[in-house]
Formats: sequence, C-alpha cells, structure tokens
Amino acid sequence: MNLLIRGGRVVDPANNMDQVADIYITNGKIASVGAQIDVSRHDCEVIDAQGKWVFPGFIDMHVHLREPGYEAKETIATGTRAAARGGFTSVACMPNTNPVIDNRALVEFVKAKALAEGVVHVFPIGAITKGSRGEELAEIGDMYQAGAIAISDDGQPVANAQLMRLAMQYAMMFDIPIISHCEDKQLVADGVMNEGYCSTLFGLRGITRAAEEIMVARDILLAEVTGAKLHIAHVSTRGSVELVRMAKKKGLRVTAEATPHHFTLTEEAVGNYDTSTKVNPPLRSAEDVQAVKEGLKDGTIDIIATDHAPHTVEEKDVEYNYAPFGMIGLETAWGLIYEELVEKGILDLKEAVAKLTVRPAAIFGLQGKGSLTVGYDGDITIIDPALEETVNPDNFASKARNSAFIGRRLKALPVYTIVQGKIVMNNRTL
Ligand SMILES: NC(=O)N[C@@H](CC(=O)O)C(=O)O
Ligand SMILES: [Zn+2]
Ligand SMILES: [Zn+2]
Repeated sequence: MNLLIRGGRVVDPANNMDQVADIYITNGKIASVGAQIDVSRHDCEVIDAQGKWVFPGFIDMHVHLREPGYEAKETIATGTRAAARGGFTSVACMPNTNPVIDNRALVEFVKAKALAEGVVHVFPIGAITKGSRGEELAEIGDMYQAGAIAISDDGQPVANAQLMRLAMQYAMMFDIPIISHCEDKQLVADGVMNEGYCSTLFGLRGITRAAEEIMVARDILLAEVTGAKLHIAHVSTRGSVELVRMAKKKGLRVTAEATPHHFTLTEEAVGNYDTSTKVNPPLRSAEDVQAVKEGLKDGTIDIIATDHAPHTVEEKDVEYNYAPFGMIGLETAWGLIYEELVEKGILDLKEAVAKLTVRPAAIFGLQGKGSLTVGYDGDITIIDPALEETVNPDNFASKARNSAFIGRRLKALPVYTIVQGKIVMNNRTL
C-alpha cells in the first residue's frame, strides 16, 4: 500500500526543513517529499494533513517494556501501543527484565516478540553485567551481533569502576554507547525523594544530588581514559548538567538525555504523596529543573527520553516509602515537551523535534531513521496543533496507570503514528 500525506507543515530538522509539503511513502520507505506530489496513477491511501504538523517518527531511547518476566506491569504489545499513542515510531527497551537481557537468546526473544506483537520498532539494549548484578561482564559481543544497539544496567549502577572501565573498552570494539544509570547506592541508602527542605517538610527520607553527580563525574572520567561513547541516562541535577557540559567542552564522546517529568515537575509534586511522583532519580528542585532546561537549550542534553517505567496499581498503591520507583511517560511526553519547552521558548519546534528524531538516531546509530530523507523508513508522526485533551488513564494503551500527569490538560497531541507507511495510530486510538 502506498501512502500520501498531503499539505501538512513538514518539519525535518536533519534536512533543515520547515515548510508545507506532501510526503509520499511506497514499500514502507519515503519515496518523495515536495510540493503537490502527483500520485494519480498509483493506488494510494491519502491523509489530509492540512493544518497539521508532520514530523519524522519520534524515537524514545529509554523505555521499560518489562518483557520477559514482568508482564503484569507492561508487555511488548501494550508498551509499543502506548508508544504509538504518544507518537513514537521507535523505542529502545531496557534490559532490567526477569531474566535480565544479558545474552544473545534474550535479545533475539525481544526482537522476535516485537516483530510478532509490537506495533512500533523495538531496539533492544543489552545488560552491561550478567543479571545487572555488577559482578561480571555480560556477553556484550554476542548481544551486539544479535542486534543490541547499546548496553546498560539501567535500574542499577555499575558500582565497580574497574568493571565499568572494562565495559567501556568492550563496547568500543563495537562502537556502541554505554548508557549509565548514575546512582551511588550507599549515598541513596533508603531515600525516596530529593533531599532538602521539601523532604524535611513532607517527612520523607532524602536522596542527595551527590548520589547522581558522583557517578556522572566518575563515568565521564572513565570515558576520558577509554575514549568510549558514554550516554548519561535521566539527567536530573544542575551539577550533572554542568559535568556533561564540561565533558563536551573537552571533546569527549559523552551524550545525555532528560525526561519530561524531570523538566516539568519539581520535588514539590511529591507533597500529595502520589506514588507516581516516586521516580529514580527523584524529582528535584526548581533550580535543577531550570538547569535541565538550560542544558536542553544549549545542547548539553542531546535528547529527550521518557524512561517509561510502568508498575502495577497494586505495587504503587502503598505507602510512599514502599512504592517502587518509576513513572510512565510515552503517552504524555509530546504534550509536555510542547508546553514546557516549545511554548515557553526554551526550544523552537525544529529543535524539540530534533531531540526526538535525528539526535537519538545519530547517537545510537539507527540506520534509516530520524529524518524524512528519501529512502529512509516511512516512519511519521502527525500532530494536530489544535487538539487538546485531559490526560485520562482510561484511554492509556499502557497497562500501567502510574502517571503524575493524570488530569492535566495537554495540547498539540499526536493524531497519526505511521510505521513503515502503515497507520498504527489514528485519531488517538489504535
Ligand atoms: N526510573 C525509575 O524510577 N525506574 C526504572 C529504573 C530506572 O530507570 O532506573 C524502572 O525500571 O522502574
Ligand atoms: Zn535508570
Ligand atoms: Zn529507566
């Protein structure tokens, strides 16, 4: 089936394009982009995109799909549907499943399952260490050959610096990034929210920003001695932003991501004791949020990723201290990016789209993705700038409900998600 997307405002940062144009997709690939494409001779489905924004399909490099092992929280089927509903055409999934994705067979399992049951592209991330226990390296070369696009022990730090150095050297042989979850467990101890005035006020145990920053600093130093590609996950403090900025000034191959919840919410959101606000790293102070926004603006923070971390209602419906860390994000990400970054003048539309498309594709080497270049995959996200909606968990495609944004009004929402020329989400439904 051929697809023509007619008359939308086409924004493609990679090709420095922002103009009204048509896009024609055949055999799942972009065949042409231009004014008034004539397809009268072809059998063709047409989307009227007048008044809509047409972007390369969004890419989320930090998602927890929870399969295998935690299917009560999310599955590849439901997680990819949540992605599609959020306008994402590709996701990379973290290996902190049960068992942990630390060998070739499990990478192949995720890929096969995603092909059979997923509705968007899924790129598996392999573990750094076996079982993410931080003791011995996982089968990194094997996982790379099976299709792992990066390695990470996300959810856990690699506490042993020597092991982290070895992992970096190993990852360099395949030129893949190592994604670091920066957390010093001893410093975190049994903290549940950011340490400061609010934690005192709310009577909750605090987590010092140093717990994150010490590991950001350590991993940057290791990236300097090894020359490895280091990607810092979920940057949340001013200090972390400054460290990454310094690393980039030195010319190191260091990149970073921020999540929508970390640039939208502050620690004050914890005050209602909604366990959805319990995330790792924790929601920080207004000053940190400001620094993350500055980092996004000046390019210190390269990409936006959701860290979609689904948990069951039963797991989250407990006292704050006992709830697991994590918040879902796929279905609310774009609305928050638009409101917090674009409308507030931090990023223009092209810059915001770049952090969800061409930048992640470049950092993680995703071939044929991230732009509307002819011959690239026909992955497209269409936004209706006039569409507003209140976040309602009944409409979530995710199995989970742990969003701190329920009840919030979001605007400029995705109305079509197109994967290799196939419409997988239409008018907010699948
Ligand atoms: N971010 C979280 O709060 N939780 C993540 C783990 C992680 O991303 O570190 C999870 O797997 O639930
Ligand atoms: Zn993490
Ligand atoms: Zn994560």
